[in-house]
Amino acid sequence: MIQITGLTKAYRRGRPPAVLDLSFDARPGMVTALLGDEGAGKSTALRLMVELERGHGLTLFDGRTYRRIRRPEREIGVLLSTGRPEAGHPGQRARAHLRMLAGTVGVPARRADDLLEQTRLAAVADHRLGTFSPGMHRRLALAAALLGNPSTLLLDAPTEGLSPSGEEWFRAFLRSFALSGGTVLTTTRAPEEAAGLADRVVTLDAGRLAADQPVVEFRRTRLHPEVLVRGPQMARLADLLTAQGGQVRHDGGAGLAVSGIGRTEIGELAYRNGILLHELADRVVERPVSYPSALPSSSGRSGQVLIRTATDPGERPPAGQRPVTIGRPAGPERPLDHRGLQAGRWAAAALAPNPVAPEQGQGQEREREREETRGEGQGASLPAPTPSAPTPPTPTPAPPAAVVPAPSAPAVDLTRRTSRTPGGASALGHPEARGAARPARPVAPEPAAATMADAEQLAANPTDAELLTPARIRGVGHQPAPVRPFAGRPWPAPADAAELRAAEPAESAGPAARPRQSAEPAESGTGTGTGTSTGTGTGTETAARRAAVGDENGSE
Ligand SMILES: Nc1ncnc2c1ncn2[C@@H]1O[C@H](COP(=O)(O)OP(=O)(O)OP(=O)(O)O)[C@@H](O)[C@H]1O
Repeated sequence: MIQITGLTKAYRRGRPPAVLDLSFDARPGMVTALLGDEGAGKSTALRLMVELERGHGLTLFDGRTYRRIRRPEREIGVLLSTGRPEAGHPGQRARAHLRMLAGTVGVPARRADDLLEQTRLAAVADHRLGTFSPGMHRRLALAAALLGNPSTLLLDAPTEGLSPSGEEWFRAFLRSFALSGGTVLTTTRAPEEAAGLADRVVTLDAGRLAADQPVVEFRRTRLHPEVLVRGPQMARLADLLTAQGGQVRHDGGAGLAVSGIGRTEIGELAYRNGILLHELADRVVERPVSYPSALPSSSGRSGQVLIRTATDPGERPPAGQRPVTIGRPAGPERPLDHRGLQAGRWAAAALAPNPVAPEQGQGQEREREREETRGEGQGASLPAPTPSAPTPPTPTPAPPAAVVPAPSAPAVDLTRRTSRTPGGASALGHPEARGAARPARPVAPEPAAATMADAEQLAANPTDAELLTPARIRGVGHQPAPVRPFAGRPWPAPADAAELRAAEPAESAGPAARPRQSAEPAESGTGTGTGTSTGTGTGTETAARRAAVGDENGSE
């Protein structure tokens, strides 16, 4: 699994960055294509991932940065585009070259011979590299990347120089590599190639993430089939085709690009009207990305960000996860920056209605009412929930009396670190947050569910939105978890905790747990249970919670 978060690289001050806030995932068992025109930033992104380039952002390979991997050549096969086709010294023979590399990787020389077979270079294994074609060099470079038997491949323009049969072989090879559970991230400039190679297509446009789509969606929304026709009488043919309902546009000198009418029909029409054709061929062209629709619906973000839908005081996080509550009191709105937009999209995707969540409908109902209340009572200018997320009908709607006017911005909870974020996520580094004296955990008692409105608030609030960028996200990937609403069992309130314990069968409570029940009020802050590092309560309440968790886990 490769998790790329917020990669950014600017080569020169005052010039547009080569890569800007690029985030996506490449998952195991899948081929992910990074698609972009020349200069879109694909190679730069790959170099940033393997830390050959200095920049911002974070790339994790199965939870570790490249530098942290002890033997990266055994885990990650890297094929970078150097601008030169040669894979080695022109005077060296392919077999000797690969055996030498096998020695540096620490695998037996036999492996080099196997890979020469696999990459269909066995017949030329004893030829000097100076006699190799660009395609052969590329295959040899791929063999070198595979020497350590890696589970992840990072390939920059691997098909450059390959013949059509070489491309076919390469496609089959990548497919089998992914099928065996490997992770592949490959770059390409050709949309058709991306569609043929990949399961997921991430489009880069001038260094930015333009779209992140499953290949089926990519084909449907971005690839446009048309027929290319060439000949000396194209003006006449264009009139005939338009009369038949086709869309026609000029394509170069004597060429027409036709859509809406098939190749066979065009050929027949030309034949019936005595029009000579020099070329008649199907082709696929790329449609420009329609911002921002390609992003939220299909973001490939992994589930590193766990967003809670409620922050009831009695709620506790799932075992082993430590939540960080982000959010800050509503303040003056700021203009969106790119980070805000990006983070907002992620949050929107993560907060989209989840049919699995049982209280989703009621949560949205409450949220809408809460928004109304806020709008009336505080004049806040949060956008209304979008019509794209309709509330499912609920047989027993939540009573209005349950609605509590929100005193501050809704809380979105990221299950990450807590120990260094006593003032909520805004304390993670924003200059304003650092300067402001904030009470600890200002949003902990927030009662309502987070919804699309929260996401939009997040997007409109760069202070919070910045928190989702890599420089501030530490430990991403160490606790992989799918994006899902918080579904932990409510943390019993102090009063309920005693009842809960009383109701528990005697054998379910650990022997060491029972003495704590009586000691609860006196032992403030001494309990340690899984997931208790949030420390949102104080004094007796905290002790009671910790005792309750300790009892449940039987850990004390
Ligand atoms: N070493 C460098 N110094 C300055 N600018 C650079 C450097 N390397 C790349 N760039 C610039 O960064 C941008 C992205 O380049 P990059 O090579 O990453 O694009 P690419 O998508 O890989 O293109 P291609 O498909 O042609 O390989 C380009 O504008 C390029 O000019």
